Amino acid sequence: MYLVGLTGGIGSGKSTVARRLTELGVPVIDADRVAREIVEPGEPALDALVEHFGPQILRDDGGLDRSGLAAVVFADDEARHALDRLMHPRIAARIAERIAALVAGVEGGVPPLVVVDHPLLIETGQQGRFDAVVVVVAPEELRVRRLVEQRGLEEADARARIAVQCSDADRHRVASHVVDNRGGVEQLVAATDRLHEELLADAAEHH
Ligand SMILES: CC(C)(COP(=O)(O)OP(=O)(O)OC[C@H]1O[C@@H](n2cnc3c(N)ncnc32)[C@H](O)[C@@H]1O)[C@@H](O)C(=O)NCCC(=O)NCCS
Ligand SMILES: Nc1ncnc2c1ncn2[C@@H]1O[C@H](COP(=O)(O)OP(=O)(O)OP(=O)(O)O)[C@@H](O)[C@H]1O
Repeated sequence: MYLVGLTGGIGSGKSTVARRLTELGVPVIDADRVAREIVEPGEPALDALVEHFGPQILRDDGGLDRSGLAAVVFADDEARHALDRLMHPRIAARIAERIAALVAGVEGGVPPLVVVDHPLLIETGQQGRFDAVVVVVAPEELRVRRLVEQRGLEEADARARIAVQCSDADRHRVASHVVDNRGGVEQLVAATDRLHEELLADAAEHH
């Protein structure tokens, strides 16, 4: 099995690439989704967050107030580092479990490729764990525009998140494959189809 890390800054188009790879039959583990699962009510990570940040991070129904916590952590480095220390080891452990299950063939045979879609793959120093690192890049202003117009993010929130992530120059430095998402979605999908072929060829060679 060939393990591929997929990363890119917020709004780069990473999730769109991941969705296409899923359509092509590649198992994709989504770190953002894992990060949500581990803070569901009753999960130990949510208790750890409440212990650190206080009960005001909970909504009336007991769920995590995500936008409230985002407003705190993207304006305060120390608070964000605390969140990252609580969350990142747990996210990594859950992803490792998923990879182990795929390697064990729980989905009916070991797949040739497994992709981990992780926005902070480089920031968390995990690039060395992967056979290939795919980076999706797009100019910052374009990313901000897409996030505001299509995802409904506040511009200030988009910029605050970009400011605490690494730069595309950092990402280029560790990339084995770069997907440029300056064009339209159709171009991105076509680039992903080519990427899929390349990764399958790399995986066959790796064997
Ligand atoms: C702060 C939280 C509650 C905000 O939730 P919200 O629903 O608004 O955003 P969501 O989780 O969908 O993340 C959207 C994007 O924000 C960026 N982002 C999220 N957390 C961080 C972080 N700690 N540092 C830098 N960027 C981040 C990523 O690009 C991510 O794709 C949430 O992002 C969180 O729990 N973050 C800590 C865990 C984490 O690092 N997740 C991202 C990597 S798996
Ligand atoms: N080439 C493109 N042209 C126009 N819109 C695009 C393009 N690529 C992606 N988008 C849109 O831009 C937004 C951000 O893309 P996407 O969700 O794939 O980014 P992401 O890198 O996964 O962000 P996040 O880090 O938040 O998960 C989405 O609304 C998506 O539909």
